[in-house]
Amino acid sequence: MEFFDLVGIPISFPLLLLLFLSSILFSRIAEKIKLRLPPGPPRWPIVGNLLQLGPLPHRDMARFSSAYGPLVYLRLGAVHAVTTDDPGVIREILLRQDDVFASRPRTLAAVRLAYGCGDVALAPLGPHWKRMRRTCMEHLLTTKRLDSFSGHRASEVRHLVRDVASVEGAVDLREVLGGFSMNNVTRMLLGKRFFGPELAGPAEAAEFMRLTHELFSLLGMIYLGDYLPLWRWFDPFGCEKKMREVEKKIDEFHQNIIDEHRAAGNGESREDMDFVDVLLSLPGEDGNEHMDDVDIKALMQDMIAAATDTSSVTNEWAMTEMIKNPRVLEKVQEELDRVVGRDRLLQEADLGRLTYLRCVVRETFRMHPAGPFIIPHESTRATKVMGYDIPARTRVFINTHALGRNTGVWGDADIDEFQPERHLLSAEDEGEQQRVEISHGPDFKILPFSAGKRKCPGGPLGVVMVLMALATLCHCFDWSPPEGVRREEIETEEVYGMTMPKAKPLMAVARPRLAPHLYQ
Ligand code: HEM
Repeated sequence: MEFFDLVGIPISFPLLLLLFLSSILFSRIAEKIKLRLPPGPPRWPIVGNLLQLGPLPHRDMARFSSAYGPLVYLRLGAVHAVTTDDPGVIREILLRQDDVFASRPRTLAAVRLAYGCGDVALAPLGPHWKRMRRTCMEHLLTTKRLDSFSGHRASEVRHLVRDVASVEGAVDLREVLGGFSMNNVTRMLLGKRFFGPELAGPAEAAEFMRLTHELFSLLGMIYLGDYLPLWRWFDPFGCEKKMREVEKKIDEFHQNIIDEHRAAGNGESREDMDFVDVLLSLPGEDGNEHMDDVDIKALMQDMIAAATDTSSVTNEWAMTEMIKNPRVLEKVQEELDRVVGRDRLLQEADLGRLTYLRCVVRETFRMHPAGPFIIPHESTRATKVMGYDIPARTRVFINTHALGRNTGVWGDADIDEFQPERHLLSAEDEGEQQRVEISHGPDFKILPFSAGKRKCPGGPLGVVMVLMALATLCHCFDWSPPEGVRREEIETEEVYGMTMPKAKPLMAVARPRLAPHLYQ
């Protein structure tokens, strides 16, 4: 006996299909009559525009922006979405309507892998996010605390120089730059280095790195289950299973670190506290003596995820462009020789005077922003942008990759060329030649750390880590492609994810250019 016979409705499959399709049609007509949505590509029933997004969705969305204008509407399955690569629209969303757009979507990866969206970066707007962000700003990322780690950063610079100098043949720059960022972060966060000699233990380091990469890849993925609820019933590629496995392992890892810190008796206020010590010493909510372990783990995870890949991916792209463009590398080296000289290593105090290198970093962010989109925002209520209706809970994809290649912003002659001088000129125009700022300016032409309520709270530290690594590598070494590879053959294809690394790791040959004692 059939189900419909049971309920007494004589119904056939074609009739069911007809009813289903007409309900979609009616709902779309009703939506159109009610709302004046921004223009966008035609969409399919049920899946909307999902099938028009390939492995590099930022490039697909850039094409939509060129075809349909500065604000594009997309329907991703059941979800309203907009995308933009236009400075005016971005300013409207991130500054003028910051209150409306400062939330985050509750994606499955964020729920599973960020403690139920209980961290800072993926938490929806609300009192929990506010409290966690305040903890970050007032206790972890303060100028005073970050200054207290400058000794660690100087020691990591010396390790970096020795690690590169010890390689015979081509250096895997992804590996050394990844180790530099990770060690800086783990020293600050956990009080130990993971890579290089005198490390935390090779097995622990390898496991930590593997887990971190899995976390990034799952968080960056466009998971169809977030857009098509039916997909979750089948989960054909086992994504949710993978998320649960990674969630469990990462949680164990964080818990071990907390337990180790507790067992060591840390938690008392001291000058040389690492971030975990600081978090263990803070009072909890509602009069609790200590902060909840889940909140501590969520914050630890954010610091690792937000700080490591962003800076190492940026550094690898900057080195790629400098090795492809020897003219730029020479100008950076001339500046370093002038500011630092050739008989000592660079110090943090030198960074403010490296005007040309700062332009190199800005240009790197223009062409290769750390992530292709800033972390997706979500509207908390219905609003209007450029006269168009934006429904509540619309997902916002700000396409920083396309912003840097927007010919309306940068002119169309040379957007694919790496030209740091373009930032020098604009700084001169504004009479600020002394110091080139790496964050966004009032023109919103680049957006490395975003803007408004959700802007990156670690921007100043990120800039220091990027400049220190690049300045050191360029000051201490001359760089060329591996034997048999011409500069123009170094590929610049990217991979999509939460961050946007080069598809293949950068390999290059380093030749010391300073006095031998500086490499010991
Ligand atoms: C080159 C290095 C870095 C880059 C390019 C970068 C970029 C970004 C961007 C684009 C966002 C998204 C902002 C938005 O959604 O509007 C973000 C958020 C965030 N970043 Fe960074 N970041 C870097 C380094 C760091 C560091 C060193 C830390 C901390 C140690 C950090 C902590 C965070 C946190 C906690 C958020 C989430 C903020 C929120 O949602 O309220 N970042 N970052």
